[in-house]
Amino acid sequence: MENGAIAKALYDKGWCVIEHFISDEFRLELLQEQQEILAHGQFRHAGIGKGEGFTIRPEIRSDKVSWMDHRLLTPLQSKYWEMMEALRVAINQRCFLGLRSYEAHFAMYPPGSFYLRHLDQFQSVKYRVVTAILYLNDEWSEDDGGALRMYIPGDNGEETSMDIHPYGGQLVVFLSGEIPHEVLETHKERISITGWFRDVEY
Ligand SMILES: O=C(O)CCC(=O)C(=O)O
Ligand SMILES: [Fe+2]
Repeated sequence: MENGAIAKALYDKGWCVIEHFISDEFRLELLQEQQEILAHGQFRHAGIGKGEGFTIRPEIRSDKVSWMDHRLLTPLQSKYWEMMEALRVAINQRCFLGLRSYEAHFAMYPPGSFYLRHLDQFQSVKYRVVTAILYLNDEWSEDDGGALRMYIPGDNGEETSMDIHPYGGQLVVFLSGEIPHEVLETHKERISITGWFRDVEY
């Protein structure tokens, strides 16, 4: 799927799933790098909120994350960052969302972990406009749990839920302020890069 088609889907329905967004070779390289960072103890318990509102709440989310620093990217991270930059430009052309920057972290959900229903725009973080999640998992089956459950708002005020399994190489894009979602309990280590396009500069 081309970036233009992703932007169109986002404009038309607010979300989009893209299988094989990256090659399997690139996925494996990113996964390996993520596992090296993990082995060096550079993952932290993820929290919620921003600034003084930041708290670690394992009863709400129990993944671990490692933020990427846009000034200190590895060559592999730069390559992915550039893909996201191209997607950002395509989304702006179609959707006029005024996306100006991108932030991202590696995430690791150990077996038994989850992230309860939430919106990616919280009170103090209104600048996240579009969420883009890339899964890096080697093999995944529905029995492994860990689905991303999206709640799609309908015209009649009702919502329909949709489960996306975190297949390696797959990208999920959605409007951060409009699609509530959760990560169901995973039974296997679940690995991803979660990023947000923002309407503010770095
Ligand atoms: O990994 C996923 O599928 C979703 C993660 C998520 O919702 C988040 O980090 O805000
Ligand atoms: Fe989220």
